[in-house]
Amino acid sequence: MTGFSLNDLERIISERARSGDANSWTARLYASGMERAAKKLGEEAVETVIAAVRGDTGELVSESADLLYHWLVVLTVAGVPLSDVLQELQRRTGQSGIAEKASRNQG
Ligand SMILES: N=c1c2ncn([C@@H]3O[C@H](COP(=O)(O)OP(=O)(O)OP(=O)(O)O)[C@@H](O)[C@H]3O)c2ncn1[C@@H]1O[C@H](COP(=O)(O)O)[C@@H](O)[C@H]1O
Repeated sequence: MTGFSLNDLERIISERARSGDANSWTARLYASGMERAAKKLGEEAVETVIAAVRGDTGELVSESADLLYHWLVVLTVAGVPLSDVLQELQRRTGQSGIAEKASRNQG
């Protein structure tokens, strides 16, 4: 169990992206723009899929971390806060609750 959250990572990315630090991967990726950031996200998604299909759980953890990091970089480049995505997920939870009730009533 860890107290580290995606909110923490979003804050780190936001700070590093605007740091202008030449040694920062985040700053360099942010400066290179959406096309490059989105390409990296796609690569990490494919690498995560390969690890999952191979059943390599160690690699799956590592690639999932890369995937979530690059996904948050893409959100940052797009100017979309993580909270917007979490709100959408929360909205869907409410909707699925309604859908479940409807299907129970039909059954
Ligand atoms: N979580 C990450 C993280 N995950 C992956 N990466 C970097 O993502 C890069 C891409 O991984 P690849 O294996 O595809 O790398 P590559 O082959 O060197 O890249 P390409 O040549 O293919 O473009 C690597 O350089 C990794 O270090 C990350 N870089 C940073 N973070 C977080 O961001 C913080 C700030 O990092 P800096 O911006 O580097 O200071 C760190 O403390 C971490 O919390």
